[in-house]
Amino acid sequence: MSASPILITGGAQRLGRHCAERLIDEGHPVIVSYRREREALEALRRRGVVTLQADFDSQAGIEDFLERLKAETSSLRAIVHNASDWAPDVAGPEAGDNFERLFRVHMLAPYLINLGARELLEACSEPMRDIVHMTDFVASKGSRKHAAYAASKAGLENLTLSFAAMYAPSIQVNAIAPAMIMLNEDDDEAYAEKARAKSAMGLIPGPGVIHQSLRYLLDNRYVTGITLPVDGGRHLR
Ligand SMILES: NC(=O)C1=CN([C@@H]2O[C@H](COP(=O)(O)OP(=O)(O)OC[C@H]3O[C@@H](n4cnc5c(N)ncnc54)[C@H](OP(=O)(O)O)[C@@H]3O)[C@@H](O)[C@H]2O)C=CC1
Ligand SMILES: Nc1nc2c(c(=O)[nH]1)N=C([C@H](O)[C@@H](O)CO)CN2
Repeated sequence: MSASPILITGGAQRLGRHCAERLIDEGHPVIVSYRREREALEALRRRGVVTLQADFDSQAGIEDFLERLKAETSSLRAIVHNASDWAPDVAGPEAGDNFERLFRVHMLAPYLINLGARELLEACSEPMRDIVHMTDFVASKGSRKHAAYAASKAGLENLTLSFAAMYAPSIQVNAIAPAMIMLNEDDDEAYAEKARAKSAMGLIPGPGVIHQSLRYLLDNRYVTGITLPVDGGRHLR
């Protein structure tokens, strides 16, 4: 019986892509969702990753993705809800649209996909099945400039508790709450210095620590309903 694939949403770049590549190295079949085509997807396809286009900005887009996912596979070993938009708050008439869009990508998409893909996880013949929500340290702290983003991640963190209770014991549901893991292209050294100083560990670790955390959750059959902080001790500063 061939292994069931692991779905990573937003897996075309950065943390999601890194985890997809590591999971392929570890022998898992992988499906990634992406919004925009790019060269990195060709590299993933050459390694056998199945790529499905998805735009979670609308409920219709989420439901369309779910239908194409069900047409692609009859089972799933795990779902990693990684797709995310780190959009800052906007002032004026766009504020509400921005909030609603972040609610859709960070809460509605995981909610509808968890409900709609439950049958795929239950069909997995392997001993363990997992859902992992990528949240954020700021879900527990708030953010002056990303209040809508932080609130939507807090909602995703709460969905972890509900789905863990609903889906036990056959499916484990957990979250990973990173702080600064990797810089963005336009971040300069001054920004990096400030970012490093925010955590007790004083470093920007790169995506390997997220793969390690995902590996821990995938391999542990006695952990569900938790949020695993991966933040270098941000809460200690
Ligand atoms: N990087 C970090 O330091 C931190 C990351 N995190 C969390 O970890 C996860 C991974 O972070 P990172 O790799 O930086 O994420 P990215 O910012 O690179 O986003 C990942 C992917 O999400 C996709 N995406 C964004 N909006 C939508 C949408 N509306 N519909 C479908 N796909 C969408 C993008 O697709 P496309 O590019 O094709 O448009 C993008 O490739 C995220 O959930 C993030 O919030 C939390 C704290 C720190
Ligand atoms: N979808 C994303 N979410 C977040 C990102 C990102 O690049 N994409 N980056 C961060 C920052 O690293 C932040 O943790 C710095 O304090 C947060 N979320």
